[in-house]
Amino acid sequence: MALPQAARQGYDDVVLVAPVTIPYERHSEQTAHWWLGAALGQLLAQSGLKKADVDGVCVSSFTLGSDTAVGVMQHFQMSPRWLDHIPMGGASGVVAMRRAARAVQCGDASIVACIAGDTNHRESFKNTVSGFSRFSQDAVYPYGAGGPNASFALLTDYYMRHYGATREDFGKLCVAQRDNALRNPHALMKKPLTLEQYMDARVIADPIHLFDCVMPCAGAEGYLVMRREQAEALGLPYVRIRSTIERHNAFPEDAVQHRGGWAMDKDAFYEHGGLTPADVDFMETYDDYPVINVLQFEDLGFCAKGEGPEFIRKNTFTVDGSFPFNTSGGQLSVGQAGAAGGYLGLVQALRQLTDTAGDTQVANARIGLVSGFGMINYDRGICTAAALLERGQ
Ligand SMILES: CC(=O)SCCNC(=O)CCNC(=O)[C@H](O)C(C)(C)COP(=O)(O)OP(=O)(O)OC[C@H]1O[C@@H](n2cnc3c(N)ncnc32)[C@H](O)[C@@H]1OP(=O)(O)O
Repeated sequence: MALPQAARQGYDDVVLVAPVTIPYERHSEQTAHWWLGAALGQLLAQSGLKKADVDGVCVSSFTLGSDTAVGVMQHFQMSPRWLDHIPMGGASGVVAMRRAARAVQCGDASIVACIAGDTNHRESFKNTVSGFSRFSQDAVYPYGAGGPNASFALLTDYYMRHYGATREDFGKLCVAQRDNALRNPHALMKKPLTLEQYMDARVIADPIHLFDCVMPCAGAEGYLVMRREQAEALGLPYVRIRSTIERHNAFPEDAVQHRGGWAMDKDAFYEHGGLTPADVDFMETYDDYPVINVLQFEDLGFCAKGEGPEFIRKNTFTVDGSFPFNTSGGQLSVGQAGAAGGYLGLVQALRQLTDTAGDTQVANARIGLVSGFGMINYDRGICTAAALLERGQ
């Protein structure tokens, strides 16, 4: 019998402010430290705070080499009283927020800078993949596994066979995201994408073709966590946290991944927030491949398992259409700046909920859902997370 769980507390008056993005570059000779430092600098500029005011820092990066968040603090000449390093890839944005929010709520820190950034030298991504984990080195590389594209080809193929999704369904999502990206000056992909171009693209790992894949790049994202009174004193628009979840290594018995940890936690997630999927005005998912978007629609309750293809056919997913989705263009059209890809959706949601999303602004957005998915251990993704966020004022 499962042990009883303590009731989860709300996040009270802990709020999120100052979404920042350091414009992405396809390749960069700068270090990850430089990208993270640029994000911190932008957070200070946007909030009017001094570096010494920030007494907590949370860092995510894949390309720090042998450094961790600890080494980064020496580079930044900071002495925070609270420090965390979240190595959870696509789930890092939401998980960092959860950790930082509790630290602020408990008084262990007053202002936490959550930053994620990665560089992209010519060989960076290859190096990250080659030493990724013990599991990959022992269990899949000896059999010739070639990295995430091959793993997600397996997941995509399984999903298509079992649930009747077509390439056109996935293409519709990628085309909609590109439409959204054309409104976002930070997106690296600046040309429109048609369904025909999507269908005709070169094969990467069948059934995955070029526009099903993210493009590795360099970049950084960040936001601040503080108390509401502090945000008000600084004159910063803020966002409230209604509910969050995280889960690791869910459903290990599934031979091929067709659901993520969100499915285990969905009911508690909405109950804790006092909300339902119908209350959500826009959704920002972790979109390393379009099939993962579909798992998030299903596992977070927007349609039943297997009804993802029908859900895609019914909606437009554009900023001003039905079910506004990945409104920045997502990683598929903005680029994947390593661990910053795990922050992209959260930072964009903060823009939406503080009316600073520019041309990507969703009209009357009040509640946003952000979901994360990280650490593809070469047969499946291990970490999942999600947050329900609400406009502050
Ligand atoms: C949990 C997770 O997030 S798992 C996912 C982790 N991330 C990944 O695995 C990265 C996936 N992406 C890739 O592996 C690569 O981008 C690939 C294999 C799809 C393409 O790589 P390559 O074939 O080496 O292409 P290359 O980098 O040489 O670029 C060639 C052209 O394609 C374009 N291109 C490269 N990748 C992409 C992409 N993913 N989408 C669209 N265009 C792309 C480039 O801009 C370039 O165009 P240009 O010549 O006009 O500048």
